[in-house]
Amino acid sequence: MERLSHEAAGRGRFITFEGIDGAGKSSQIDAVVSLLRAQGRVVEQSREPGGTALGERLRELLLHEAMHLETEAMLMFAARREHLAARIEPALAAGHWVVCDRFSDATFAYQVGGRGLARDKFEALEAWVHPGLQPDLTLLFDLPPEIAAARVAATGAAPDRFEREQRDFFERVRTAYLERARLDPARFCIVDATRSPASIRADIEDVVRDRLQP
Ligand SMILES: Nc1ncnc2c1ncn2[C@@H]1O[C@H](COP(=O)(O)OP(=O)(O)OP(=O)(O)O)[C@@H](O)[C@H]1O
Ligand SMILES: Cc1cn([C@H]2C[C@H](O)[C@@H](COP(=O)(O)O)O2)c(=O)[nH]c1=O
Repeated sequence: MERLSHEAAGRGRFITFEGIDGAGKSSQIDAVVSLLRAQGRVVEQSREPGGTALGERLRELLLHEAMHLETEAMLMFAARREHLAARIEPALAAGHWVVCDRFSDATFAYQVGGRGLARDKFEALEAWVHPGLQPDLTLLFDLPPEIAAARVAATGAAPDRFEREQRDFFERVRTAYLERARLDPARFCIVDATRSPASIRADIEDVVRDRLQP
């Protein structure tokens, strides 16, 4: 209870999970959320694109409809704007923690790195939609695209527009993620996602404890 009143007096923490499709993020997010809740935190769990009713409708379009690259980038940020206004900013202001599956690093990796969106256009959108706001901690699940692709194929689910991309696309996305992490080492933690789920879980619980506890 002492911890909750401390957070109610201040801003919450914002944790994001990133990585190429099939990296294993989603499998670990529930565990981190459960850990934080067990510690008495109030936690909002969400995802991008999505997280609001409108954002989920945009997600359907983004994952399944062919579109121009710049339309894709702007729709990612439109969904994000709604998500920030409706959920992320109010939660952080109330002292709650937000744990989100992807945020703007994904736009840098997929649209800039993967598809070739001009960096200045990405930077303009980022500065417009969330000036001065970045996650407190970003866990980047890093692994070779061929391992990730085998995991996605093994699920047997129909692949979406991004999951149907070829290996060279995911090589570029991975390289862009690693570049973004190099630019902000205080925020990023690179997780070796080739390891077993149990070993990854133990590591990320340590990182959350060490980097974000008051
Ligand atoms: N460490 C791991 N080792 C082996 N398989 C894993 C590991 N982590 C997750 N998987 C399996 O790989 C598949 C993809 O995992 P998951 O959905 O968590 O990835 P993701 O990063 O969230 O992918 P996406 O971004 O496409 O949703 C699942 O079938 C999951 O069970
Ligand atoms: C936020 C965001 C996402 N994407 C891509 C990355 C994934 O392929 C899908 C989201 O699905 P998942 O459940 O996380 O696998 O969207 C993107 O290209 N750009 C973005 O900004």
